[in-house]
Formats: sequence, C-alpha cells, structure tokens
Amino acid sequence: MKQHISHESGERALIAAIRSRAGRSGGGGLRLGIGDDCAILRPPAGHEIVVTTDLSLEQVHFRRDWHPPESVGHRCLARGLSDLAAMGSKPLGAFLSIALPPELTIREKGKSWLDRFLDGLLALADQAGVPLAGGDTAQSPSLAARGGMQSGLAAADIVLVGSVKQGRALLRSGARAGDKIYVTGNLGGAAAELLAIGRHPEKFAGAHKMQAGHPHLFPAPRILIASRLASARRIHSAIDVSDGLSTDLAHICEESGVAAEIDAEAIPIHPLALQAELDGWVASALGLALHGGEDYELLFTAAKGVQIPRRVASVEVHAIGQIVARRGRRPSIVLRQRDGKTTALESGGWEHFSAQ
Ligand SMILES: Nc1ncnc2c1ncn2[C@@H]1O[C@H](COP(=O)(O)OP(=O)(O)OP(=O)(O)O)[C@@H](O)[C@H]1O
Ligand SMILES: Cc1ncc(C[n+]2csc(CCOP(=O)(O)O)c2C)c(N)n1
Ligand SMILES: [Mg+2]
Repeated sequence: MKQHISHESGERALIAAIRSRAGRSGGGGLRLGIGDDCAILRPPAGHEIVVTTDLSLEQVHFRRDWHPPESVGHRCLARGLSDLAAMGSKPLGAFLSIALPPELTIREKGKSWLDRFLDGLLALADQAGVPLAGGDTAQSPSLAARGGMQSGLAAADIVLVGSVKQGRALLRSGARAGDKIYVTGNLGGAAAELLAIGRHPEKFAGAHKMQAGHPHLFPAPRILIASRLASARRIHSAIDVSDGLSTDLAHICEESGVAAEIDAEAIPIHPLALQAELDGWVASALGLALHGGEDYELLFTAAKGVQIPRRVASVEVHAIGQIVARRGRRPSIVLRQRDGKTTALESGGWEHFSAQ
C-alpha cells in the first residue's frame, strides 16, 4: 500500500515516505536509487548521457490557488521530460529537489499538498518509465514575519538524466537552409487554458488526474515521438516549445546560423486558443499559438525531401515553414500571412527578467 506523508516526524520521515513511493520502473538503467549520497545510473552501452534541470516556482510557474497539486507535480516532471524528448533521448532517472513551507506537508482529509504533488509527478513517471532516483528536501522559510500573507513559497527543481545513442542526439544547431520546419500537436492550448484558469480557478480544482484536454494542467511530453523520429536519423534539429514558438524557433535559428519563414495558415492552433479568441479574451488565437509557451510540443527541422509521417505515435505532425539562409540584417524569422504578405516575427514568448 502507498504511504502518505505526515509532517510531524520531519525531514527524515518525508524522505522515507517519498522513498517508499518512488518506483523502480524504467529500462533497468538505475543501479542505486534513493538512500545513499548519490544515485548510480547505468546507461546502455554505446550511449551518451543527457542532463537537464528545470525550476518550478510558486507564483511564476504555478499558483496554489489555480493549480491542483497533482498538476504542479505532473508539470514539474513534464518540463524535464520534454527537454529530454527534444534531444531525442530516453529517460534514465529523475531527481526532485523541493523547498516547501511546513503546512504543505501536513495531511488534511487524508492527503497533504505534497502527497498530491507526488501523486501527479509519480503517475507521469510511471507512464514515462522513469524512476525517481533522488533529490533534496528543505523547509521553505517563513515570510509571515515580514508581513506576508502566507508562510512561505513552494519551489521544486527537477533534474532529468537520460541517454541517447552516441552521436544521435537532436541538437538546436543542426538546421540547414532548405529544411522544412515541423511541429507536433497544436499550439496555444496551454496559454488559453491558463487564461481560463485565471478567470475561474474553481472550475479546474477537480482536475486531479492526468487527462487529455488539459494542455496547461497536464501536458504530454513527446518522448515516444521524439525517439521514433531520432531513430529514423532524418531530423536535422529540434527543440521543445516551452517559451513559445516565436522564441524557440529563434533559438534554433541562432544556434544554427540560419533564418526561417513560417506560414500563418499552416500553424496548428489548439481549439482552446480558437475559443479564447471567439470569447474575446485575446485579440488573436494565432498570437497565443506563436507566443504562448508551455505547450511542450516538439519543433524540428528535416531536409525537404525527407518523408515525415503526418502522424507519429497518434499525434499529428504539421509542416509550418522552411529554414532559409541568413542574409545580412534581415529579420531571422518572417511570418507569411494569409494574403502572402510577410512581416518580421519578433520573439514574443516568455522571458524571465523582462517586464511581463
Ligand atoms: N543558471 C544557469 N547556469 C548554467 N547554465 C544555464 C543556467 N540557466 C540556463 N542554462 C543553460 O542555458 C541553456 C538554455 O536554457 P533554458 O532554460 O533557456 O532552456 P530551454 O529548454 O530553452 O527552456 P526551459 O527552461 O523551458 O527548459 C541550457 O543549456 C541550460 O542548461
Ligand atoms: C502562475 C503562472 N503564471 C504564468 C505562467 C506562464 N509561464 C510561466 S513560465 C513560462 C515559460 C516557461 O518557463 P521556463 O522558461 O522557466 O521553462 C510561462 C509561459 C504560469 N505557468 N503560471
Ligand atoms: Mg527546452
């Protein structure tokens, strides 16, 4: 039976409870998990190690009054899995560091906030076949003394270690002029759902379980699609859409020394983004798809002649434009409108430390 956590017994008890819940699923790449000074991972022969780390901060990446704890846990792991997918790699182990105010570890009606956060994180870990192999646990300091409304903020950092066949990782730097640009799934759904949550958080309080139709609360990292694409050896470059298409495509252009043209008509827009435009919440659904971020879809390029299936692992793949040579001071990304006119597409996605 799965244990639930009570705060009374402190850090040791929290770790013991997390340890008892941490699965050992995965491809056998974990030799030693939670319990020692370090975990030991054993990558398959002929593979390279891939590592990524992502912070999930209260008030920046989630709000306790907007996001069910299961969603916070799911999203925390999904961010890292999506980065592994973007490299065409498979997960070996996840490492979770958490700083929590004490009240989030106390059980109310059976489960604490932390129990429910772990429910969400471990359900996705199970599905992705990645063991929780370690982490760190600390108490977040009290802000009440400084006149704050709550005792402290929650933060979680996820480190994911994965592996990829030597020399086969998908890089941002491999795009070439003449490549077609593709994106999986559709865009703008995460930003649209976040808008809806902000308006009526109570309607989303019951979204406890990983389920389709919640692109913001329960995004589906594209690990399987990416590993299929990578094994076909036809992909020149890839990135995941975390900050927004306009910003993430600019990262590919910058790292590859190329420019891009994308067709507004070809961009797959999530139905929730279209609805947000119909409801008058935003001026344009296309704006959400271009700049919204957190869709965790894959953006990749391949040579023009390469046949990319329209559907991979049950997810649609759309061609949205092409990579072109960079010319002097020309803007690096242009957007071709429905009437054929082109405009420069500035990076309008999320950027920390900018006035948002
Ligand atoms: N504080 C830091 N110290 C060292 N390297 C960093 C730091 N922050 C970011 N990087 C590195 O900068 C690169 C880009 O990081 P970034 O976080 O923007 O990745 P991303 O995949 O585009 O976004 P996301 O955070 O949504 O995963 C990565 O190689 C990352 O390891
Ligand atoms: C409460 C709340 N407000 C706003 C957002 C939107 N948001 C936060 S970070 C980010 C980009 C990716 O982050 P990073 O670059 O750190 O990976 C986006 C689109 C949210 N998720 N929650
Ligand atoms: Mg990324």
